[in-house]
Amino acid sequence: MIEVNELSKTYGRTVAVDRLSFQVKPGRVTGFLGPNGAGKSTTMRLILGLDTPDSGTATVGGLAYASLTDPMRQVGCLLDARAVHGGRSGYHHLLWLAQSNRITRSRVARVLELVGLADVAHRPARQFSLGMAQRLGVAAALLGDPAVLILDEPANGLDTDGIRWIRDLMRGLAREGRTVLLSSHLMSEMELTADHLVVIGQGRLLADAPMTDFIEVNSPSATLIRSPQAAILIQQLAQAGATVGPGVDGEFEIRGLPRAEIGDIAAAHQITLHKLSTRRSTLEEVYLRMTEASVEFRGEQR
Ligand SMILES: Nc1ncnc2c1ncn2[C@@H]1O[C@H](COP(=O)(O)OP(=O)(O)OP(=O)(O)O)[C@@H](O)[C@H]1O
Repeated sequence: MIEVNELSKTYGRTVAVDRLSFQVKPGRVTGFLGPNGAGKSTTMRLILGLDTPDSGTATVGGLAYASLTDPMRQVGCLLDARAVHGGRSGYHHLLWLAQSNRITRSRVARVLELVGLADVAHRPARQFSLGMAQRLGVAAALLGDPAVLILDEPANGLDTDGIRWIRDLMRGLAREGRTVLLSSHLMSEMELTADHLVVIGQGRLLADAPMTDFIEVNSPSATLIRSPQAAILIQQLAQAGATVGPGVDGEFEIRGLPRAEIGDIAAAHQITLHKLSTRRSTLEEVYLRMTEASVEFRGEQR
């Protein structure tokens, strides 16, 4: 488990992380979200002992990273896929990491297979595309077969197949009981990958909740209806306490009544329904609304 407790970090006048507390539990993928500059990478660096907090603590399995006796076997991380010596091959990059951590050559071969780089492992890393570099970074994170994984934007630069691969890999690692902390700006992908979310803005915690609760609590689902007798139905639904709003293509969006009850009311009044379906908000919709106030860099709106 990763525990972040009242963690703060300031660079000059920039408050990067501000009294941040959360836990990352084993057996699930925890998505770490926040707009550009929110403090995600800083938090990850603080957890990994690559920077010193002004106050607060970050521990892995109850210990500060610097106190871990065998860090590569306990925590795997990917912070910057390009942080590889360009003249060194993928294989040799992993080999020196392995040898300096008493990890076998066969494990190097295994992780290269796992990330799909076995055939190109002897090419110099400078010839690697961003997607290949990301795969190499994931291989390095997995080298010590660690129980905890911390990955900053691992899907960055991956093609469609690669994105799906990383999703399956992360979910599989969590299923094995590992602790997986993952940042990404790809909301649709995060929605498919993460079980739990930690959302930050301007260094502060905005949300710490299971994915389904995060979406449902922040934007309760609505029911979409379409009916040739919409006017009568809407009247009945309003009387039953529903809020009715317009939808697209002659549909109406109903809130405040469960879907089954809407169906029952229609049936009770012999109203024909051509559509009765639940409309859930997407993670992207809820996330954008929640982080609106903490977005630092904004392009022109068209
Ligand atoms: N080494 C540093 N020196 C000075 N300022 C820094 C340093 N590292 C981060 N910052 C600042 O701290 C804030 C948080 O940055 P951080 O990289 O942690 O955000 P992030 O959420 O990872 O953003 P992104 O999504 O763009 O990667 C930013 O304002 C950034 O400019």
